[in-house]
Amino acid sequence: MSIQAHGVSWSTAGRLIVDDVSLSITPDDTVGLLGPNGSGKSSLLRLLCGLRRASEGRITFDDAPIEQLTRRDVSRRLALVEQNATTDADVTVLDVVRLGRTPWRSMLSGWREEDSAAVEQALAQVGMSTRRHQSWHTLSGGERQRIHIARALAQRPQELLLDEPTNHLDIQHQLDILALVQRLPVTCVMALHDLNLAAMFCDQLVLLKEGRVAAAGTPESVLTSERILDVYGVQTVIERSPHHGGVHVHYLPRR
Ligand SMILES: Nc1ncnc2c1ncn2[C@@H]1O[C@H](COP(=O)(O)OP(=O)(O)OP(=O)(O)O)[C@@H](O)[C@H]1O
Repeated sequence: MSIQAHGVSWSTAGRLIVDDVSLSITPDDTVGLLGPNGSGKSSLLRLLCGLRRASEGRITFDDAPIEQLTRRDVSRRLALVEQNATTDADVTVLDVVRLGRTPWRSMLSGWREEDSAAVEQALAQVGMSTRRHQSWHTLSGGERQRIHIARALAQRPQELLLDEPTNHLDIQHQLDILALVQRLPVTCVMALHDLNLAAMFCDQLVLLKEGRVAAAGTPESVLTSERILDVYGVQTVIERSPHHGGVHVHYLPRR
């Protein structure tokens, strides 16, 4: 297994936010983390990458406890794209994407050919090669999101954690980014709100409710009408799409 959480809980300010979560992420799988606002998706992502320490339970990478890995080990294998990450510095697109190479550089090594190749490939993967010299502050919200993803891809991680990567993106770019993530030979865990996009692009889903895992498994097994009613309080009809063959959720208006 790539990343595993074993009975992980996290509390803050006297509140239990992540409650006894166990997960096993298979290498190269694309895993969607679903759940209502405040259900603990971002908190769990931060626990999985070691930015937060679990109050109980443990996180392992290839069976090694995360505490046994150095910060550099973790940053070489894992990239995180958080929601609304921003910077006040006066930087260009290229400066931001080049930051993705930081874990691979040392005090002694200069900028290498392979660093440039990784940056160029990442810019091309998100369709932003022509914007390399644009100032970060002048980018739109969706363009910033794509550059953050490029920064993570330039890192060439084994594991990619994305917190709502389709936020701010128009539908074409949502589809492009999710298709890219699905194609990449990396393990990906991403928090998503759109159940239909999650079903289309994820191998596995983990549905959180109040910090606990309400269901985990294939999109077909997780996305049932009963469960969506229980977790989101929304009436739905679930069908297999005649167009892409995956699960499709129809939302019914409240009566
Ligand atoms: N540092 C903190 N201090 C206090 N409360 C926190 C802290 N971090 C998270 N929380 C609370 O924990 C709960 C879960 O937050 P989290 O951001 O993990 O949810 P989420 O599922 O990612 O939500 P959303 O879909 O709205 O992004 C929320 O009620 C939030 O207010």
